[in-house]
Amino acid sequence: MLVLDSVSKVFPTGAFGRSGVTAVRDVSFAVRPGEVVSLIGESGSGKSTIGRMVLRLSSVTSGRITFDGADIAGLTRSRQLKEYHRRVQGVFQDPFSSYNPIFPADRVLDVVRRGFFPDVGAAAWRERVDEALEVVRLDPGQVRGRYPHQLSGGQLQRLLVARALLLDIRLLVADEIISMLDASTRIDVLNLLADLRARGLGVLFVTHDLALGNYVSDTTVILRRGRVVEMGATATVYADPAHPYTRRLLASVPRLDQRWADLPLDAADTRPCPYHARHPHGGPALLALAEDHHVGCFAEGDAPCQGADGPPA
Ligand SMILES: Nc1ncnc2c1ncn2[C@@H]1O[C@H](COP(=O)(O)OP(=O)(O)OP(=O)(O)O)[C@@H](O)[C@H]1O
Repeated sequence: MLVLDSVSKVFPTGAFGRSGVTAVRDVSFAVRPGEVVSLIGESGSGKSTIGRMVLRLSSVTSGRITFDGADIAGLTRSRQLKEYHRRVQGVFQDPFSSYNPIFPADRVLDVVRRGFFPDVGAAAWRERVDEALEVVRLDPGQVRGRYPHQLSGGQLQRLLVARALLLDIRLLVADEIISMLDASTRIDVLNLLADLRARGLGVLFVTHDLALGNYVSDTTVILRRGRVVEMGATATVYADPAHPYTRRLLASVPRLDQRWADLPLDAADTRPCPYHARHPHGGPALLALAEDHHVGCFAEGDAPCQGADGPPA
């Protein structure tokens, strides 16, 4: 369904855009129908930039993003883009910023009707809306005509997902969608994602939270400074992390049975890169450790690879 093939993004900076920030480097992965792929990395690792490129809110500098085989960079006419957004939608971190406080929150659903289904009659539309609200477990009576400040963050997020469902979407980009919610509403929204997956939707779940990624996703992509350092089946990556950065991230997740003073101060792994002879540093390809487990070079950023077994092949 969605395929990223060696995608990079450089933001021009400086006078006349002569220099640039490379936010995403040679990133390749896929999202299949009914699959939740989590994109995990620290702040600034390029997660949101990837989500924005998939949503066509930001252009790709090099590489290709295809949806059902078609390069989304080729969607230049507004009609083509509108069709794409019928299938691919995003929900973001701050639900309040998606609403205009002077209008009732369910106006976001009317906007879908006006923009995409002007020929659907009022009664039929109401039925569709009720169905979508039921899927996201919202009581129509509790949200109809209510203003954003009268609804909780979780209700507003679910309303945004209902809006996406009205469009018959096939891929949802969920960018930190629960990080502003309290613990009890978080689980509701997470369970909603599980429902969507069961309905065959693909989800690109952007998060910096490993525990969440483990909870919701089938596939995990670990990003560091714009580059994929490890990816694979979530169960494999979490049980048997191969890259020192992934291990460091996993070691830093707070655990209920540990207090902060018990945590190791430095979980850094300084082993030489065992893969570097097989994985030329800087190359876009990851090394396949197994069919569902890939790892990148241990070298950090643009530093030369400190391989144990001679220069890169
Ligand atoms: N419009 C822009 N112009 C210049 N640089 C940008 C722009 N947007 C993002 N960047 C840079 O690209 C890099 C990746 O940013 P991005 O927002 O994708 O990271 P992130 O992993 O989503 O971080 P966070 O979790 O903090 O949102 C950062 O170094 C950021 O400063």
